[in-house]
Amino acid sequence: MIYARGLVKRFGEFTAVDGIDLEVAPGEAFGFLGPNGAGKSSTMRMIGCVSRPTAGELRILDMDPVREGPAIRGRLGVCPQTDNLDPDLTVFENLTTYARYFGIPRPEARRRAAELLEFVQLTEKSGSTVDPLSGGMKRRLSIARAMINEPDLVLLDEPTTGLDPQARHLLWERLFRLKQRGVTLVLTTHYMDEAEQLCDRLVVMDAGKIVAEGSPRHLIETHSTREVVELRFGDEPPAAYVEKLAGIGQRLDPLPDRLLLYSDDGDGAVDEVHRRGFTPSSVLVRRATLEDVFLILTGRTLVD
Ligand SMILES: Nc1ncnc2c1ncn2[C@@H]1O[C@H](COP(=O)(O)OP(=O)(O)OP(=O)(O)O)[C@@H](O)[C@H]1O
Repeated sequence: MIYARGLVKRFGEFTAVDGIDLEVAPGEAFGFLGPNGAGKSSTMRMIGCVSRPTAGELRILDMDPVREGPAIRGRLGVCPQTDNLDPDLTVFENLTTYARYFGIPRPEARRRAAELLEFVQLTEKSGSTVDPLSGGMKRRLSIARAMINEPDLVLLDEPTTGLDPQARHLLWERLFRLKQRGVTLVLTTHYMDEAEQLCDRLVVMDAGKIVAEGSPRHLIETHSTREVVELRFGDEPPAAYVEKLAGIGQRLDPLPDRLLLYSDDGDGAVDEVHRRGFTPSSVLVRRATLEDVFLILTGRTLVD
């Protein structure tokens, strides 16, 4: 579905995407995980044929985005980072009007619109205008709209940014269903739980480069320990404990508010902390996540 080699996007002197390689297979849910400014959207815009690569090779659906952009776009579904729904139209009309861009005959457009509204659980809002909808509803409508041309490949740029947890979970559930139907999904996110829940495979991006690639489980197994111990020491700076706790676990990463101790045996590591005579004000043993992978690879957190 997507093939890229040495893909570069520059804005003047600034390199936003710095020579990335990737391949996405049919039916995959593929993610770009990285903090703000990593180059995820710039990559998505090249894949969506709305931004021309500065250098490198890019093929989408086995076509050349520069020469065959319109043909590719006809087979893509795009859900942009900020909703650009038409506020003058109803929910239903937003779908049927969009269908016209693809030359879908009116009766077929109406049939698809009704089916998609059912799918995103917005049938009851069919006659409403867009403004009164919640953020989560607008996102679901954007996703329905992206599906109107029955695309082979769906691009979702930060599908749940700004939504409350409940709205996010509902959206994930719908995206998961799309994936089960065999739709190829490509999404960007800076939420590690989104990447873990939805993506079969992902690339971790930082400063325009891919710093790791694989399934969420593979990335965690390769770059992190199984468990992580989070220690807090009241008002004392976590960095003050790095030396004192040296040798417990495989590494210690001080964040502003806590110390992360990486160990396959979290409880054993906590016992050792106590044996050395330290009593943290709070202790949490949890499984490692993609956030840890990002921290280990870049020394920074995904979300500030
Ligand atoms: N049109 C542009 N002109 C100049 N610089 C740009 C342009 N678009 C993006 N950039 C810069 O390129 C870098 C990567 O931006 P991009 O939007 O691709 O990152 P991102 O990973 O998607 O982050 P975000 O989550 O904030 O969208 C940023 O430093 C951004 O300021």
